[in-house]
Amino acid sequence: MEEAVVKVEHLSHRYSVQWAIKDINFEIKQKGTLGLLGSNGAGKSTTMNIICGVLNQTEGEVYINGISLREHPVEAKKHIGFLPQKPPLYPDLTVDEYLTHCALMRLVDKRQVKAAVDKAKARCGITHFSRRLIKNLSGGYQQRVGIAQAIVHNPKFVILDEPTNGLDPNQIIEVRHLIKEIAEDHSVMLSTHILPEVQATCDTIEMIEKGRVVFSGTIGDFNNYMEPNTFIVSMTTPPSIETLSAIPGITHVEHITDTRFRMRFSSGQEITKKMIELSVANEWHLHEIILERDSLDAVFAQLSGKNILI
Ligand SMILES: Nc1ncnc2c1ncn2[C@@H]1O[C@H](COP(=O)(O)OP(=O)(O)OP(=O)(O)O)[C@@H](O)[C@H]1O
Repeated sequence: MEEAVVKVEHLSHRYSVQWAIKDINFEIKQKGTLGLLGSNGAGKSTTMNIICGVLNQTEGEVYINGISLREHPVEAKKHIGFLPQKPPLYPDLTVDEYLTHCALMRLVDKRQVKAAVDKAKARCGITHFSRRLIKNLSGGYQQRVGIAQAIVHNPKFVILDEPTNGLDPNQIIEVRHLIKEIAEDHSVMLSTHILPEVQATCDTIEMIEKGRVVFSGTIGDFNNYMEPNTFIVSMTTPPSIETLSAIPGITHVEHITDTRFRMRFSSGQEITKKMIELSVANEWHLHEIILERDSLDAVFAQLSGKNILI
């Protein structure tokens, strides 16, 4: 079976008396991107800081490439690349000077440093800016340099904290594209509270709220988390809105046009079958019926609203 690059087991942390995270468990496989999703204060930074070895957990274990981060931090950290929310850039260094410094800090063999820097620059599309001072790069390119420092030592696992924060829409698209490319040969974890970010870049989601995992699964699972609870129906000769509202199981009906309605139902999808039968029996001439699913935002809001006491 494929060995997980990261294993998080029963991870809990309290800063003083209050638990910031409680019993977090997940694994990250060799390739692909896991999104750590949650609203502000959910516990994302605490989780990431522990996984990066910046913060010592109160309870639980983290294994990077099978190595316990608690027992062998230096060895485990060799496999981690980290882009914090504010990239640790030196604006007065050129891209080459900075990445060379990072490679040496990351214990890359001196003879391999140039090749490692060249590879990271090529991967992040910044080779043509090798001799440019970092302060003279745009925000998007500075972020690329930040990502390059996170992969310069070719770690198995790359952590990106809110990687598109503060970028303009074009830069966001470019950086998301870059993250997808990096995930082709590294396992990536990114933290965000932005749903489209997760949709655009991640394969799986761990959503935490008030320190606990409230959802764990693929993007598809997340999309399907909420059962549809409304449908849109079009009929050539519809009955009155009162007749539609009186159908058992229907809780609300609204007009979209004279012949098109949005109908909310309480439970079960048998209701669409019933609508079709009623239409045939009463000659409403139903010609379209579409189940509607709540948006991702609604799923997020529902999961965030989970009342978890710790
Ligand atoms: N150093 C600290 N001392 C005490 N409490 C803290 C500390 N850091 C975080 N917390 C608390 O722990 C909880 C989780 O915070 P954390 O920063 O991990 O959340 P987050 O999901 O990263 O939020 P954000 O997106 O706002 O950074 C919050 O209630 C926060 O107030």
